Amino acid sequence: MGLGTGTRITDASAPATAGSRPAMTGASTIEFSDVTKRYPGPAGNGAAVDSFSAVLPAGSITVLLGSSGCGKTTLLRMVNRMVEPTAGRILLDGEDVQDGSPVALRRSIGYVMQNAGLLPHRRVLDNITLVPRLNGTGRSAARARARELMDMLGLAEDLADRYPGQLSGGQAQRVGVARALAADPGVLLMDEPFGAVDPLVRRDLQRELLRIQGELAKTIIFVTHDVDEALMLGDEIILLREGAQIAQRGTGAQLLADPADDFVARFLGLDDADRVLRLADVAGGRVVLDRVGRAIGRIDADAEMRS
Ligand SMILES: Nc1ncnc2c1ncn2[C@@H]1O[C@H](COP(=O)(O)OP(=O)(O)OP(=O)(O)O)[C@@H](O)[C@H]1O
Repeated sequence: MGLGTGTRITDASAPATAGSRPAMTGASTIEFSDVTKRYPGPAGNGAAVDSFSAVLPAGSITVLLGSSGCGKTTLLRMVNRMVEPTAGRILLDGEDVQDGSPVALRRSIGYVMQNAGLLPHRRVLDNITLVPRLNGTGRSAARARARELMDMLGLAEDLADRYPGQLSGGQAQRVGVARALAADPGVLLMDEPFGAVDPLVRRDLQRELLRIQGELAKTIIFVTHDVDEALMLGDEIILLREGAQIAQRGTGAQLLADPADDFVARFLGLDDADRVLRLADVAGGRVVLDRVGRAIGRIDADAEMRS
């Protein structure tokens, strides 16, 4: 569909990243082909996911945005086979995720969930090294990499020996991200990972994620129902209705500038006098303004031209 990566609406206070995308480190293209999931239940229940198809480019962040119950988590969990589809196929670099064992698949894909999902009886460092160790990485190499990741995520060294219960919510989420990255997966699945932390910490975590992605260039699927988060993080946003029907797919700038219908406009808050987002041209690019004219994000001009 001719969309460039890197077209996200970036934090207005952050340095521009246009044209500075790094080489990919084994990131995979993800293809959903006519994927349907019907959970068992009373006949007549609609499908949680109904014939969803999309190709997600390697090395980019795709945000699945939509209201509660529209099928975001189900879509995400079918990638690592925590949920099995009723029909359709999901391909990673052309290979069907159904070929091979689900355990091996899960160890090759990073997964971050809302409450970090850390093992409570294992120290931080052991949580991070768990999957690499299961994959056969030696103890000292796994620990060295874990310390690198802690550093990358702004986690102080002395947190390594703490238990998850001794961490703040923001620290726990950082550990969750470090753990998901530890086995150097090509794909990172993030299910409302920053939903449970306060807005300031959430902003920090979003910035950290973009910075890390600038270095690692994973293929990330990021689930959220928060429009601002989607605009900030998504190279591309897929806005979903019930049954994971695609209401619109595009860069944040495209959705804001040209919403496909009333549902999209309402979801983005474009019809809401209390929460109007709009675009403005400024020297060096375009910014997204909130209702009081405060710049909440900047549109990557180079990437916009590529799109
Ligand atoms: N294990 C299950 N058994 C039966 N129905 C389920 C199951 N898991 C999810 N569903 C249903 O499937 C639909 C999609 O759920 P899903 O969790 O994928 O949505 P979501 O968009 O991630 O929602 P949220 O933002 O609230 O997490 C919902 O109607 C939900 O009730």
